[in-house]
Amino acid sequence: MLGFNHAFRGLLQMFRSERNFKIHILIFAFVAALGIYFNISFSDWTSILLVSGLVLSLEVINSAIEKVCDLYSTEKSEKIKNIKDISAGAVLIAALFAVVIGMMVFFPYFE
Ligand SMILES: Nc1ncnc2c1ncn2[C@@H]1O[C@H](COP(=O)(O)OP(=O)(O)OP(=O)(O)O)[C@@H](O)[C@H]1O
Repeated sequence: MLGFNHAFRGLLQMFRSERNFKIHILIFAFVAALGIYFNISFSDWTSILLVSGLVLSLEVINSAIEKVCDLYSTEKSEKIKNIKDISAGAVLIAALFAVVIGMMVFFPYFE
């Protein structure tokens, strides 16, 4: 159970200090509220929860990579820029897929 404690502490730290993580949590809360409002199907919930979990966990990994970079050096560096940009790219890919899946799921409910 101690492992969970550390993990929850990490998430709390993410919530307190990472603006993007808070924004993604807010978007997830809004999408979940829409899902409840439209009473979306079980398979629609599966798609939404899977892609939301992917975006949120990649956001956490991205922040961890940024912190490792900053630990190594906070000086301006082309290599650190590349690492951070690539890591942010992973979040962007998941977020773009999340938008597409969100539209596919909710489009029929708006018709
Ligand atoms: N040491 C550095 N040298 C050069 N460029 C950097 C450096 N640190 C950050 N950057 C640039 O600034 C961007 C944002 O990095 P930062 O560590 O501030 O993350 P952030 O504010 O949490 O943003 P995000 O979560 O959107 O990546 C990086 O993607 C990179 O392009």
